[in-house]
Amino acid sequence: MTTGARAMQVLPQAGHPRNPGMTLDLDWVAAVQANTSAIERRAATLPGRRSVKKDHQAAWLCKAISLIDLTTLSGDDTTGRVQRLCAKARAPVRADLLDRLGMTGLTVGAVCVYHEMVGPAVRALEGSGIPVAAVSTGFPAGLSPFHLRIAEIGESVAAGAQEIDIVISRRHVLTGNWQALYDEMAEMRAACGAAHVKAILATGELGTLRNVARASLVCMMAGADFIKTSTGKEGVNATLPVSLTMIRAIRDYEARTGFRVGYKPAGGISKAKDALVYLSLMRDELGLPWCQPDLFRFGASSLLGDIERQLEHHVSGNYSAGNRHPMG
Ligand SMILES: O=C[C@H](O)COP(=O)(O)O
Repeated sequence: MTTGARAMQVLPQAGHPRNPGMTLDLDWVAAVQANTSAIERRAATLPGRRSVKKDHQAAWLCKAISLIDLTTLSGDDTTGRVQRLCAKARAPVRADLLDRLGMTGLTVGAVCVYHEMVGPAVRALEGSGIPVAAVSTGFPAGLSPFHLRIAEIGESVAAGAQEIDIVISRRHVLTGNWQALYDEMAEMRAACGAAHVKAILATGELGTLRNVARASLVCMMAGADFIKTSTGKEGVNATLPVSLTMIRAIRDYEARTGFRVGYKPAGGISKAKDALVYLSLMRDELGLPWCQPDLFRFGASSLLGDIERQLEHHVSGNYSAGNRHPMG
């Protein structure tokens, strides 16, 4: 069986056709604006609007777990750490807690690693149905020679990665070179083959929300399956104003083309209450289809531990120490 065929079988079944992309429409790109003060005002109201409580809250927290790309992206990653992370991905919540919640079969959405760790992660997750996502294309800066960035995608797919998180060249956005961004993204998408591609915009380095909106649109036009905020390594990572901007770009793209693109906020999302805010934002702006793993992921290394802690509080009334919920 080829890697591509295996990827098609294992990926969560999408209830929608994959975004094929379209010809670059520079008039549409130029027409895109972002009203920063209105977006910031709306974003500021979101944390206060969270209303799910008790059993509903526990159910939404379990939903959030199923949407996590459980991530380790450290220079000191080892096979052992990745194996422990994969064990956590298979069984993200202690069995006694799950029993008391009446939940079975809960896993995270994917495990996200550097290329060198793709093989160990694929082996550790065998039979689980959990895909491995590889960060690629000279992550996090994306400044290695272009042919090497393309080759890196091919190697990660050959090693068994079913999802590829690429980084865009920020300079193409900062100089308004939309053709270059489109061409780069289209070539990366082609290199991914059957593996799904998440385009990391590194929004903390794009200067303005208008640039974020335009870069989102160009990446979707070039065939991105997901758009993702950040590598987790920028000074500013996922924020609510950036999320509103990207989510509305996804909504406009679907309205104009009929194709659904997924969203992945990443970097600095570490609290259960933040996860609930993101989910209510997705539900309000895009609807329930965007609360499923084929259209939404959290890129997070430590969110799961806090969610597990909150679930323990839900069933026992007590908070345990964070170190009782180790990740790797
Ligand atoms: O893509 C995922 C991010 O690198 C994770 O960031 P985090 O460690 O701040 O959760």
